[in-house]
Amino acid sequence: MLQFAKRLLPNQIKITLVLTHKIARTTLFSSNSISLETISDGYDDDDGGPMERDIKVYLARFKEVGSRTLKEVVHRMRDSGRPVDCIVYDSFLPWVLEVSKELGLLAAAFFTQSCAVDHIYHQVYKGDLKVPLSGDEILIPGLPPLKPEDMPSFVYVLGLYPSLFEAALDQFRGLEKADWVIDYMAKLSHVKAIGPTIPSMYLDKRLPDDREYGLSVYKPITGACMEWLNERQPESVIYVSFGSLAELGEDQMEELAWGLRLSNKHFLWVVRLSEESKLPKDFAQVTSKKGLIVSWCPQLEVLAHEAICCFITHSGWNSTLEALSLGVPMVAMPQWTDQSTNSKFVMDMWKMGVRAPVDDKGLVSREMIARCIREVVEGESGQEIKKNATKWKALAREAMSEGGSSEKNILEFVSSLIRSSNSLPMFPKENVEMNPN
Ligand SMILES: O=c1ccn([C@@H]2O[C@H](COP(=O)(O)OP(=O)(O)O[C@H]3O[C@H](CO)[C@@H](O)[C@H](O)[C@H]3O)[C@@H](O)[C@H]2O)c(=O)[nH]1
Repeated sequence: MLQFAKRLLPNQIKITLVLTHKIARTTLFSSNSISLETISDGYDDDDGGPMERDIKVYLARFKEVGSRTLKEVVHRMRDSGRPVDCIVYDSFLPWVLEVSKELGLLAAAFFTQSCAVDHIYHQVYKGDLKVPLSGDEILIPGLPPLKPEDMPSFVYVLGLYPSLFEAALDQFRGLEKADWVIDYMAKLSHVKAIGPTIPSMYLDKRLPDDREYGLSVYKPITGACMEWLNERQPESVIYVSFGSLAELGEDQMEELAWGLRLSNKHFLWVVRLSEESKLPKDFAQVTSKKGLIVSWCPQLEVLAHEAICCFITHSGWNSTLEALSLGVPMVAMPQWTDQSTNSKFVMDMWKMGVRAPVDDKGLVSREMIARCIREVVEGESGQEIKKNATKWKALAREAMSEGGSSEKNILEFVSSLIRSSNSLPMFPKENVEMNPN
């Protein structure tokens, strides 16, 4: 979202990022050009994250308190001479659309997951895809044939997270009232594909100084990681991260640890502080010559480093887009939600990695991890995967560059936003010229 916002700034569009009080307090956000406002989710002083609470109760309270405090923010901004024209909202919070329309504002839904995943949820929402799934092969128009385990986990393991599944489907509720939908799904009439949303420095380099997102959930251990990587040979290090949410079981953690050791390659492994106790005893010491384990790293900088040859990932959408944009081959170890579908695309559509298969206990064994690493970085398969990764890197750059599909969509969004906001009854304003660059 922030990357999209940065692309609007050169067109004289002013941006305010709205976070909950709690997220604003716990993440590191910094920007000279984007202002910050905060709203309440109803749990401002609560230390437990939403996942630790009943999700359904959390989402209902967020909607109730969030709607009220968001309206207050919009009114406050108007009273202080910063009237709002349009709210670009995370599609997982469909109540923001209702708030926007009540306030007479334009609204754009921002979808944070992949086109394929959104398309699958949309099929379920419309009733065209029935759950529970039946058969071994699922055929959905516009997508390759999918096995049940290629589907988002909420669709093929029913009943595990019913409230999150409902939230995924709710993204489409009332969507016809939105003025735009920002996503990769060009098939729905007003959808605009604007990705890959990673800092310009790694793509078209046209936004000056845009090297990082400007927001981080944890503090990265930058110096130690980069110094360690600088001492490694080109294309010799496996980077391992499971993003900001996934929690591996202790047995999976153990298999992963010894799988890395078995591969005999250097590795940089992000183990969040909350996961650290699951590492096998003494593992860090035993492998200190081969590996570096950190609690968080500057992932983009790491993926762009010449020492990295492979990324073992949970296939979160941001990590997947980052690896694709930087041409890094992947070993996918999806955990839940959209990650299984992202892994399918990594392996079978883009052919820039493999999905590590699980055994009958649901674990990826240490031998399998070592085998997948070999397949991705060595021999003919490794060369083929690297060639494809390089191709996708070039295509990502092309989309964001001048004349590319995403840049065209962003400019179209800007000009239609300016046209529509000039005709809004609530907040009359002067005409603004669009920056032709
Ligand atoms: O040490 C680290 C590890 C990660 N990251 C960053 O953290 C983000 C992780 O995002 P993502 O790969 O999407 O994973 P999650 O944080 O797990 O994201 C959640 O949200 C995504 C978007 O909806 C979904 O695709 C995922 O399945 C869901 O788990 C990326 O930008 C990484 O660059 C760092 O900066 N440093």
